[in-house]
Amino acid sequence: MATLQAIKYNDGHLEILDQLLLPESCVYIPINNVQDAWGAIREMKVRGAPAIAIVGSLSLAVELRKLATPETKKDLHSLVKEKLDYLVTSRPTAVNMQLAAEACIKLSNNLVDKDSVHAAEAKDVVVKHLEATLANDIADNLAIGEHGATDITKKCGNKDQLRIMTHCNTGSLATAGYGTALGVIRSLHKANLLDQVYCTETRPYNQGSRLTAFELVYEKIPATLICDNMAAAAMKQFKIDAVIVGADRVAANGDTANKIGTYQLAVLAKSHNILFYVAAPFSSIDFQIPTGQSIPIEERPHSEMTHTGNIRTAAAGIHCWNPGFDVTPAELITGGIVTEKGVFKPDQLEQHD
Ligand SMILES: CSC[C@H]1O[C@H](OP(=O)(O)O)[C@H](O)[C@@H]1O
Repeated sequence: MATLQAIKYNDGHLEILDQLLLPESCVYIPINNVQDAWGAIREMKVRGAPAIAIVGSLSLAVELRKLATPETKKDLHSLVKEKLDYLVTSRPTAVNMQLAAEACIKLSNNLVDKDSVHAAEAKDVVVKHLEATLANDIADNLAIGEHGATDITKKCGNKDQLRIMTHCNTGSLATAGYGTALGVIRSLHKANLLDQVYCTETRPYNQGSRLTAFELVYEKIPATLICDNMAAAAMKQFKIDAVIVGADRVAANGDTANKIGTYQLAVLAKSHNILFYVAAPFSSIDFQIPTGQSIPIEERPHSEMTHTGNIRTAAAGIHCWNPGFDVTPAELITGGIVTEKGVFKPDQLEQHD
């Protein structure tokens, strides 16, 4: 069965599913340039660490394909760097856009020094590199799904009806397709090893109730929606076997920044002796920072807390604190970090980079 597509890209034409309108309506909007992408990412019309990097990268490919070839490769490199540096400012916590930008800027710079490559050819090489992000992410997610399903099944004593809790949205609406943590859940379901998914609402943007529940219902994967404050009771009542979440930025030691509320799920999982997994491609791992202390945490508008749509639900004048993410220390990630290369203990990541 086809899964929902957050991103549609074909031959220089880019559209995204406006996730602010889900689940009520599915509306695709065009992304014609880097500026459009920056705005859509900032407003969270598209969100999810991998999806942010993919939409950003593809928006530059769209621009470059329409652009007359720059005079020199130095001109091309300056333009590529300027556009990618701008895209990185759209949201601070997820590292994927930063790493994608660094890789593309390095490629463009290397081409400047290659005398055998002229400006038009260099532009084509850069465009193909940017366009490859889509297929690369899907391949990563399929591998994450298989590695994660195998590891959870093994560590849960080869139980064949697993109960999994997940947080936020890490599926086809956060990636190029299939998903990371939700990709593992899809793989368990495909192997008939899944009894039930318990997905949290994930206030205040409600990625869980609006997006993850939408994906799971769409694919008829057995799931139960719970409020965030029900997590501890659900772990006890339903004897959850494992919790699996995504990541926006994993530090070199395995500390992981993810949607706000992840840290408390990890603490609760520990106290209920439940395995806690993070699922993330290496494109979400920042080896340039040693621990989670250095991860910038985005503060989102207070209106996301005080209003539902245009309807005020919190007292006017109340002060708010609305961090979009929190950091789960590596020692609480007891199941491991599920990547496209395998499942690793948090302190094993660097040796597999
Ligand atoms: C596939 S990882 C998605 C990751 O991104 C989400 O954050 P946001 O919806 O604010 O972009 C959340 O942290 C997910 O785990």
